[in-house]
Amino acid sequence: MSLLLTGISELTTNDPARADCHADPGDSFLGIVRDAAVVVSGDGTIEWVGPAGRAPQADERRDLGGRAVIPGFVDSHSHLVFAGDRSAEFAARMTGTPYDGGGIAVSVAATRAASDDELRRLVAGRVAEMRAQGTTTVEIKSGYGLTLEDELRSLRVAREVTPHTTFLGAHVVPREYASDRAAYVDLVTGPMLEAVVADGATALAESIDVFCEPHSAHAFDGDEARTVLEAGRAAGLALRVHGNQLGHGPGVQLACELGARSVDHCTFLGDDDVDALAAARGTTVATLLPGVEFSTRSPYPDARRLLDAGVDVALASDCNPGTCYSSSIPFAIALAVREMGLTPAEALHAATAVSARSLGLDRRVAPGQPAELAVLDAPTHLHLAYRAGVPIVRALNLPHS
Ligand SMILES: N=CN[C@@H](CCC(=O)O)C(=O)O
Ligand SMILES: [Zn+2]
Repeated sequence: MSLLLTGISELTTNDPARADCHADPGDSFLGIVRDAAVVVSGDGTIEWVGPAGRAPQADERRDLGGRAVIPGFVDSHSHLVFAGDRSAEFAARMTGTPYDGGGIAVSVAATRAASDDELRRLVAGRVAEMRAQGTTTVEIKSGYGLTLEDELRSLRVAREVTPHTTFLGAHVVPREYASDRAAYVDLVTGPMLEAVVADGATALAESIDVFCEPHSAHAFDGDEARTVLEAGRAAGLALRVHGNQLGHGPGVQLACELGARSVDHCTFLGDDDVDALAAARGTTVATLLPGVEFSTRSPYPDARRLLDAGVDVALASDCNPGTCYSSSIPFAIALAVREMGLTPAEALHAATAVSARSLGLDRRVAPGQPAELAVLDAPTHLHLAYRAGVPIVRALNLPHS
């Protein structure tokens, strides 16, 4: 059964070739079609995209009443598998306590103590919360287990809701290894990694990540991070890095050198980091997570400087219990526009097309692509930032979803 979606005031396709003749040259990368229609097949694949006046017949028809439709958000950085509550840590930060990664141990203890069913319930609730705000694809990291068994079960729980899972055994050095960090790096790069990729095609993770942060006593320095990433790459995983979050450090350079798909945070960058990211365009995406700067009272990264240098810039939520317990991509977009110098069009592109690329995905609204769409109770994408805090966007539920 095919479905014709009509009444679309503005369709963002992320396909510049589709931009209609009235398109603003400043946002042609969004491939906007006004007064558009989309035909979706019964299996959830897009069959046709174009102006409503030229739409073909379909078995059913749904009128969206003059709303804007965008590609569903791709949240390429989240830590949804955790139990426990760290709201007091947030409150302390609001009155000046700095973030140093130490609170991760609190979530590790609560996550280890939770049952599989409890973790499943918590993750399902967080994914539903994301969908209700327009996110249709999510990457989920492990990293609050930090034992072989707890990392594996975190990845199994994540795998039940997304194929985009990331092994983050190298989140922090757990307390029981504090006096022997090398032994923990050996565990992550040896038995843990072997178990994660044990079944080849059905590996529990598609990527490996490391919190590379010399400014935190809990996280990993450049040499340790290189060891983790090289082991992950040898095991066939794509690479992701938490880098340059708390201060200048080696994370960005390492990610670019090793061909990581993404280096995330990028809050503190030197000219050499910006140059490396620009040179790595097409391979390594700089994923900015402004909810973290909001929730840790940190300076925002200079996204304008990155875009002007030619860097691929993505936006994601980093939903996690410590630095940002917000699953809202519209919130990240509003912050990026208000605080980081992105235009509303650049922010939408960053949270869809570019974040998709960092997961190896194509997120254009085009024939043959999955119909992962979101609808706005508004006529244009500008309202995403303009109506900050108002729940105007949700994933579009189609018969197959
Ligand atoms: N920086 C490392 N990891 C998370 C925070 C984890 C936590 O504090 O629980 C982040 O992306 O900010
Ligand atoms: Zn993170």
